Amino acid sequence: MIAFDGISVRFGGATALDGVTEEVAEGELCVLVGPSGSGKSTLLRLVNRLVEPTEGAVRVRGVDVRAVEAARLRRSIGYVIQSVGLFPHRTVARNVATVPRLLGWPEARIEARVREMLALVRLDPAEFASRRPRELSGGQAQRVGIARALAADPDILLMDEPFGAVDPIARRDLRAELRRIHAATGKTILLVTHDPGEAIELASRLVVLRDGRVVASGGPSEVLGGGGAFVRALLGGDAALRALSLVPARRLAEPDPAPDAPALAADATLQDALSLMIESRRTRVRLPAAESGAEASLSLARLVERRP
Ligand SMILES: Nc1ncnc2c1ncn2[C@@H]1O[C@H](COP(=O)(O)OP(=O)(O)OP(=O)(O)O)[C@@H](O)[C@H]1O
Repeated sequence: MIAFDGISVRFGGATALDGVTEEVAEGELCVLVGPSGSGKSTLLRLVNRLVEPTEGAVRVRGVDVRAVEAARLRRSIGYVIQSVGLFPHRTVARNVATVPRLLGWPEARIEARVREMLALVRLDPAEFASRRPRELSGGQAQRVGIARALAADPDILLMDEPFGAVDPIARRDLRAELRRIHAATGKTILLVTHDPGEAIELASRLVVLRDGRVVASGGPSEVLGGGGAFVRALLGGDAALRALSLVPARRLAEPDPAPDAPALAADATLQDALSLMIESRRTRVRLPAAESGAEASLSLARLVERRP
C-alpha cells in the first residue's frame, strides 16, 4: 500500500532521513517510533507530499506520488495530527464534512456520512454535531479529528502523535477506539508516537527510527525480542512485561475451573491477568466460560512458564 524506496531527505545541510526502504502492506497498522528528531514525522509526511524526498521514491497504492497531483493525493488519504486542526468556527458536523464537500458529494449523503462517522468514534450526533470545537474536551476533539479524516472513506490513514495532547485516561480510550476502528474498517494506518506502550499496544508492524535510519522493523514481538540495546532502551527495559499486553489471556488458560478466583474479562491480555493477580493478591484468575461452556483459569506459575 505504501512503499519507501531508498528515501533520503535533507533540509539544507541537515539529514532528516538517510536511505530508508520500508513497505506497509494493506490493512497494516504500522507504528513509527523513535527519539525526538529521528525522522518519524518526515517519513509520514512523505506519503501525502507535505515533504518531498531528496533521493528515492515513495509509492502509494503502487504509484509514485510524484505522478499524482498533491491536492488529489491528500483528499485520498486521511491525516490526523496532534493539534487536531479542526476549523474553530465550523460546527463538528461541518468539520467532519470537509473532504466529502470538497469532493462534491450530495448533501443527503454528506449528512448521513457525518452521522455514521460520529457514531463510529462514539460521539452522539444529536449532542455533538452542532457544537463548535471550543465546546469539546481534548479527547472529544481528537475523536472529531479521526471522524473527519475517515469521512471520505480513504483507504490510508496517517496519524502524527494523534493522542499526544490528551490525558492518559482519554489516551487509553482513544487507543482502544483506534484498535476497534482499525479492526472494523481494515484501513492501512501509519502512526507516529513517542510512547513505547502505545507503539507496542497498537502496532501490527513496528518501525524503529534512529537518526534518520531504520534500526529495526517487523512485528512487535519480533522487534522486542530481536532488537539490540538501543531498541530495548527505547521501548523500555520492561519489554517482557510489555510483551504480555500482546497475548490474550485465553491463549494460556487451562480447563481448570476456579469459581472463587477473581474473574478476568473475556478479551483480557496476559498483562491484565498479571495485574489482576497483583491487585487481588491471588495467584490464579478465572476466565469466563468459552463458547464450549467450559470454565477456565490461569495460574501465575503457568503465566511465567509459558509466556511468549
Ligand atoms: N521543514 C524542516 N526544515 C528543516 N529541518 C527540518 C524540517 N522538518 C524536520 N526537520 C529536521 O529533520 C529532523 C527530523 O525531524 P522529524 O520531525 O521528522 O523528527 P521526529 O522523529 O518526528 O521528531 P519529534 O518526535 O520530535 O516530532 C530533525 O532534525 C528536524 O529538525
